[in-house]
Amino acid sequence: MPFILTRLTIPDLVLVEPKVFGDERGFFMETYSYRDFAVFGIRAAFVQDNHSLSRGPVLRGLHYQKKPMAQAKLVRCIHGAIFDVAVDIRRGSPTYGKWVGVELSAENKRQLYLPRGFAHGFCALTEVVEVVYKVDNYYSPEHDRGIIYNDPDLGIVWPVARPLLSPKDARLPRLKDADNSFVYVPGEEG
Ligand SMILES: Cc1cn([C@H]2C[C@H](O)[C@@H](COP(=O)(O)OP(=O)(O)O[C@H]3O[C@@H](C)C(=O)[C@@H](O)[C@H]3O)O2)c(=O)[nH]c1=O
Repeated sequence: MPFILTRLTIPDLVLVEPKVFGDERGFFMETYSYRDFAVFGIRAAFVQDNHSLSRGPVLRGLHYQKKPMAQAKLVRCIHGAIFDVAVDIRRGSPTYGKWVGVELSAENKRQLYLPRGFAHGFCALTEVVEVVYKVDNYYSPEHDRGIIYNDPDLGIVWPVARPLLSPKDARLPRLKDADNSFVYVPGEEG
């Protein structure tokens, strides 16, 4: 198994730690394998890969696409380091409104998997960060929604005091006012 997969305090969130093969040339690692993730119950059919670069104390999020264009995501940081956050926004979930934050970096090579029904965001921990992530549904601006990063009902402890936000992200609503129709179904993703 080329990965160690670990369920987090919200068990639908999975930390992915690769097996890294280092040699005199550098290293090799697998970053995703449908077969090995499926053994763990992750059967997201990824259809799009994204890559963003952020300069300065940037915070992107918290984002999700509403149904029927919801997206599971597999996120990693290939330059610098980020604090990556997932928030459970599935109504009726035992962990509704709860969040998990993990540090993902080019150095630790960790990835975070989040199923549909979670809002996602990250802030930069280094001057320049590059983040790549797989998604299991295509981008749809009409379904693009979000929640304000500092919603007091979420209480996310971000490691940056005054983050740089896009104008769109600065105007996002709180979870209680968000356009969100995700419903928790035990044993089902998204
Ligand atoms: C997300 C996305 C954006 N775009 C375009 C739209 C816009 O002109 C430009 C920048 O878009 P945004 O400001 O939404 O980019 P960004 O703030 O980086 O949005 C991303 O944030 C992280 C936290 C996520 O989880 C992603 O799913 C996505 O929402 O890129 C695409 O063409 N395809 C895409 O899949």
